Amino acid sequence: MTRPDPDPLHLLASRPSLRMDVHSGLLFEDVPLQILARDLGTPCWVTGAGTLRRRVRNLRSAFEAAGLDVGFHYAMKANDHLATLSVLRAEGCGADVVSGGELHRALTVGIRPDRIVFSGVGKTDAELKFALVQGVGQINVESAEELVRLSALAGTLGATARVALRVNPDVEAGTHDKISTGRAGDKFGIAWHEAPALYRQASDLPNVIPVGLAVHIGSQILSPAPFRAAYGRVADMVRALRADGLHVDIVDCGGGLGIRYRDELAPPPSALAGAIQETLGDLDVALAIEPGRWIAAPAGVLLASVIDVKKQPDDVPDFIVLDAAMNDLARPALYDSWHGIVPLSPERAQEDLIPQTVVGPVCESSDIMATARPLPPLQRGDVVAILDTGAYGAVMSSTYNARPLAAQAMVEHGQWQTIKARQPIEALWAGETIPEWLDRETA
Ligand SMILES: Cc1ncc(COP(=O)(O)O)c(C=O)c1O
Ligand SMILES: N[C@@H](CCCC[NH3+])C(=O)O
Repeated sequence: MTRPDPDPLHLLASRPSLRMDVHSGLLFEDVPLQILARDLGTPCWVTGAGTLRRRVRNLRSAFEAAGLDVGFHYAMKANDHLATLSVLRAEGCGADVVSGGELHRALTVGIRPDRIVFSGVGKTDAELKFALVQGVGQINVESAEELVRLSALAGTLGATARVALRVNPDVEAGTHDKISTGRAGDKFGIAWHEAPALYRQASDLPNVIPVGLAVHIGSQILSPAPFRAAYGRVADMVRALRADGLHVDIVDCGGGLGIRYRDELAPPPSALAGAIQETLGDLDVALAIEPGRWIAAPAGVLLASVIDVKKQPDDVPDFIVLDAAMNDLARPALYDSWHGIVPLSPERAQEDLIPQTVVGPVCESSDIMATARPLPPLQRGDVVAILDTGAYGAVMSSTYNARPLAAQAMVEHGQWQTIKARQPIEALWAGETIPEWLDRETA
C-alpha cells in the first residue's frame, strides 16, 4: 500500500523555522521567502543560520543529558558553504572532511586543524601531505595500503600522523542501498577481521600513532538498532586491542542520524546518545560524532518557480514544470527521495489539493521532484519551497544542460543576505579552450 503524502501545510507544523503568514506568505526564520524569490530570482537556495544553531544545540543537549562528553565534527560534505561552516564553528563544531578541498574550506573559516578529522576512502598523496603540514588532528585510515603510504609521507615531512582506523563492522544500516557504507561488501573501512593486525602494525610503524577506531555505517538511518550493533562491535574491538596491550583512546562514531522528510519515525538525538552510552559509555575513550544531514538538512530550502503547467488528460496528474531541476537538487533522481513542496503564496496554500507531478526542465526522464503529489493547483509564476534541502543539496549541484549554479542566501531573525551570486552564464565555459587547429579550420 502506498503511504499518503502529508498535506503541505501540515509539514510546517513540525518545522519551527518555517511559518505561513496570511499576508507575507511562507516565512523562513521570519524572512518572507517571496522577497528572496523576487530579489534573487529562482532557483535559489536559502540556509537558515538560526536553524543550524538550534539543531547543534539540540544535539549537544541530548548528549549532555546522557552524561556524555562528545566532540562534534560536522560532516561538511552535507553543506560546505563558508557561511554554514562559520555558523557551525561558532557553535563549537570541528569538521569531518573528505578531501583536500573540504580541508581548505574548513581552514578558510578558521576551524582549528586539531578539530578536523580527515576521512575518505581515497586520499591522494597531495591531500595527505596537505593535512600533515596543516596539523590535522586525526586521519581516519581506510586501508592497509593507505596506512603504509601515510607513514612514508609523514616521514618525508618529519611529521607524525594521529591515526584512527576506520573499521567496517559489517552492519546493515537499514537505509537506502546507495548511502549504506558499513556492510562487508561496501568500499568503506577496513575489513573487520583485518583491523586488529593493522592496528598492531600501525603501532609499530614510524611516523604514525594509532589513537583509536572510527566507524560510519551510512546515512539517513532511522533506527538506533544499527548504531547499537556497530558501536557494540567497535566496543568489543577496543577491549580486544587493549587486552593485547595496545592503546585505544578515541572512538569516532561517525554520522548517519536520519531526519523526517515525509512521515518517517526518525529517532531523536537522545536515541543516538543512548546507543553510544550503552555500548561505549564505560570504555574511558574520548568520543566524537560526525553529524551532517541531521544538522543541515532542515536548515535549507530550495526556491523554484513554475515555468509552465503542462496539462494532461483528466485522470492523469498535470506536469508542473519548475525552473529547478535534478542538476540543482539531485536527491530525488539519485535516491527516489521525497522532499516536501510548499507554495509560498498564502492564498494558494489554502486551496484544495490535487495530485500533480513536479518536474524540472533537464533532459532526463529521472528529473522528477515529486510524482502525483497532492498540492494546491499550481500556476505559471507560482513559487514553491522544496523543503529539507540544506544537506546534500547545493553541494551536489552540477551545471548539466548548461544550467548555471543557483544563487544562495542566508536568513536569520528576519534578516537576509546573498551568500552566493547566481553563476554568470559565461562562467560555464570559462577555462575552456578551442584547439588552434579547429580555429584555423573555421577561419
Ligand atoms: C565518514 C562520514 N562521516 C559522516 C558522514 C555524515 O553522514 P550524515 O550526513 O548522514 O550524518 C558521512 C556521510 O555519510 C561520512 O561518510
Ligand atoms: N548524498 C546522500 C548522502 C551521502 C552521505 C555521504 N556518504 C544523500 O543525499 O542522501
